[in-house]
Amino acid sequence: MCGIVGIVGKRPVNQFLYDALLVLQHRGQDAAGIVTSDGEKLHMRKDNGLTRDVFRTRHMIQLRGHMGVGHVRYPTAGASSSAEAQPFYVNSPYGIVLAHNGNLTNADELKREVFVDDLRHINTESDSEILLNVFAHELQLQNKLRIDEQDIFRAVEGVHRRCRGGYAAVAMIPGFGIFGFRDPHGIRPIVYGKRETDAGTEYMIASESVALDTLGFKLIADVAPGECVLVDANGELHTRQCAPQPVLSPCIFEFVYFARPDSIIDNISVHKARSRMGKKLAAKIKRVWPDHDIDVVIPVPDTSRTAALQLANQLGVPYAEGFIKNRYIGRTFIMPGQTIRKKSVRQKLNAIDLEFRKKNVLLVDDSIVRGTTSQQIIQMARDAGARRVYFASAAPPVRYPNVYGIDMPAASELIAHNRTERQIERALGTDKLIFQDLQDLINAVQKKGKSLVDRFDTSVFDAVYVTGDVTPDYLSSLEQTRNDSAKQQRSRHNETVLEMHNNA
Ligand SMILES: O=P(O)(O)OC[C@H]1O[C@H](OP(=O)(O)OP(=O)(O)O)[C@H](O)[C@@H]1O
Ligand SMILES: NC(=O)CC[C@H](N)C(=O)O
Ligand SMILES: [Mg+2]
Repeated sequence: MCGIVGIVGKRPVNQFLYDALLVLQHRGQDAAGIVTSDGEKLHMRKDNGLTRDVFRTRHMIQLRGHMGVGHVRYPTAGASSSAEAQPFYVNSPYGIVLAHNGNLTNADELKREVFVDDLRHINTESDSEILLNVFAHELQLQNKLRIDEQDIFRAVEGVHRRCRGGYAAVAMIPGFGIFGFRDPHGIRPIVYGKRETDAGTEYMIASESVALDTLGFKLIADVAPGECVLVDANGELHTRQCAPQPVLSPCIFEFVYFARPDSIIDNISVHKARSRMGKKLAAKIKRVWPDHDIDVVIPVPDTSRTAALQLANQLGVPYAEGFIKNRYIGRTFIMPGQTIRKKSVRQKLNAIDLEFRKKNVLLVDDSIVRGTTSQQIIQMARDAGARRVYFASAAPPVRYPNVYGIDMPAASELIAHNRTERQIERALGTDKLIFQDLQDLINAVQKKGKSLVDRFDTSVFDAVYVTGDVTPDYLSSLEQTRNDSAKQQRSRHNETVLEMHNNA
């Protein structure tokens, strides 16, 4: 996952972009970048690292201008090299800067096309650079010296015709404006909002509404699937549907894990969705295990807290915070390799023994993916003196790769792949394991009767990929090129590639 943001302001936007990236940090911890436009020149700073480490005062003062775009990265293509940090830039036509969240499923084909037909060079392994060049080519086809919003909309139509997969993007053309667009399935989230100031209205486009809230912007709407939302340099807002048959089918894993609970995605409160997951899971426990002997419900911080609290309430069992999270360690699931992920769980979580001693504990997590967290946490609960250790997951078993922007490319790395629930239970070393049913998860997120969403992308649970183009061949080549050891090898050969001037 990645976090994206774009702002058109009435004053310098560098600090606002930085602040927005800070609240989107949970979507990507590998690299951060900002490009601003002062009407004449672009200014860029991007590098590997967290937002607070990438931008020093000397960079901030150079990020001049009243509009800009920012990105925090969690790679799903290419390598973790700083050359693949975003935003990306291409100088023709007009100069375009783009920040992308998602993953293109036809990136290889597009890369060939972009070279052979469009005569464009792609300098990295990132699919986002391809997306930018496809857009640039489609805009170039308009063949105009001065463009207007209709030209941008037509170019986005071209992107939708050519690109497959998940893409929410924010782009900027210096002196012209910023615009955000979302793939025709609306797989990745993207919202926009406005803020009134004495000097006039300012606009923000961002991955999650939490970025709007914390900067004092009011949510206007989600960018609809296929839609493009454009704010020109005068601060005028223009929107248009650019896809012939958009079908909203957002990624359900955003609600399970990725998004912040205080965000609202496609009109659904993530917090409420997670509470309902807890409720449904409690109902399942009552159904399949009416004579349970759970003494206490303990969440695995952070993300599972909301669901676990509700689950405990519904079961009528005490809730206790038995694991303390080190606030200086980030999210382990989105760390780049298994060694660091494993090590970080122990650095991140520590047990308070007295909450476990001689008790039958039910540990609750939002999901079990590679099993890195659950395996260690179950052992920690035993070491802390628990009599029995049960485990419940607010999501069903994750059995299939994600191809739309979550870095789960290899089925063989997923603990639930090719395993029954009982086999997973044994592999994790728990006394009992309970998973949410998929239909319950869907109902929990959908908020019956009121939702705009008829369908979610649930591919990691059922291998049904909403874009309909994901073949076994694609999945096996993805597994080969992006499994953990392939990624490690690639990062050892991390070459320096040509970049736009970086404010070092
Ligand atoms: O089975 P795994 O491969 O371990 O993945 C699942 C775990 O990873 C995530 O936690 P993470 O530490 O990333 O973030 P959090 O603090 O938001 O819970 C998620 O919440 C689960 O705890
Ligand atoms: N997680 C994402 O959204 C990744 C964006 C893009 N595919 C990259 O690898 O940089
Ligand atoms: Mg977690």
